[in-house]
Amino acid sequence: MIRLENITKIYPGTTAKAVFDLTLEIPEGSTTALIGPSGCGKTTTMRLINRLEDATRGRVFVNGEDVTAVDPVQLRRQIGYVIQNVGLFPHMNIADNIATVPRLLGWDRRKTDARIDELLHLVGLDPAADRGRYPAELSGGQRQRVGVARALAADPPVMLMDEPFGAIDPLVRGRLQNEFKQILQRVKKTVVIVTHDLDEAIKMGDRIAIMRDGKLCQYATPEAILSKPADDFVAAFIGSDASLKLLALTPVGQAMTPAAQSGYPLSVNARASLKDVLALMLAQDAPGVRVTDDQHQVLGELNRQQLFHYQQTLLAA
Ligand SMILES: Nc1ncnc2c1ncn2[C@@H]1O[C@H](COP(=O)(O)OP(=O)(O)OP(=O)(O)O)[C@@H](O)[C@H]1O
Repeated sequence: MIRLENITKIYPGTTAKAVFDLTLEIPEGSTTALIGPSGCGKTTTMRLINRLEDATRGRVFVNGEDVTAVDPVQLRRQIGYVIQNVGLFPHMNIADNIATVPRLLGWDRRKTDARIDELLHLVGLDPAADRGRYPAELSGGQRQRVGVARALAADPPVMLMDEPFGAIDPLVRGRLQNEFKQILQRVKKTVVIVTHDLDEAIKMGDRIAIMRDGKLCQYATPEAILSKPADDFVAAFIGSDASLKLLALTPVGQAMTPAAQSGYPLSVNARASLKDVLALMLAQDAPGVRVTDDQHQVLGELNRQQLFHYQQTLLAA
């Protein structure tokens, strides 16, 4: 668990408050996305957690310990850190890059090698082929995977990710987001991810913290932010397509009427989002869909009217 208590940060030589009286609690095992306009204090907030910055006022706790009471180097070994463009060591191959922290921790060679293979596998790289390659020989997306593997190497309970997908083209970014969301669910880390991209925050975050001028405007689930923005700023920030974003968050299995059979020929998987199902219904001019499981068994059905009605209930929730 990460807890920031009434944090204010004023950088030396300045008078402006980069972060002002921020209180935020990130439950263990959950992911929080920090989002807001440029300069609102996202990166500062993240760097206060691993003590790359110290707070001017207030306290930060990581797993119950005040971070100022822990040796910073010791603290950072418990916190994986992923930044844009990764910062891999160019003169080291992939295996050596991933092994940095395990070696600092004095792991023996066999344990380190096994961990490298396990992690390359986890992030979708091929241990046999990729171990010996150098960062310059990889694509941006592959480098980012290595960056995440390196951050996970010593199995830290906390992961900080600062715009981890910012430098990657949109298509690959979408795929990496999905993969990392699954990985993070599997490894059960407490994660803070800084992003400029609301869609990324919605996709990755169990909760979203929206900041403005160093202050926290709203801290809630993506559903709550989209359906009940706390003020005009948040409403403007999420924009006019909030209802479409809500549909994108909701699986059709949640909205369908359960049934053992369906007269609709068009079939969709229960995990498909309502946004995709709506697009499909419109494209195929279908009045409704049958909803099936992975074995193509019918679980229920949903027609257009029910979908729009469900959208209203999401907005009113
Ligand atoms: N080292 C520093 N010295 C002085 N001021 C700083 C320093 N780092 C950041 N700031 C200021 O603190 C404020 C918050 O910066 P921060 O980088 O946390 O914002 P951000 O929300 O992450 O921005 P961006 O989205 O552009 O990366 C800004 O006004 C910035 O200019």
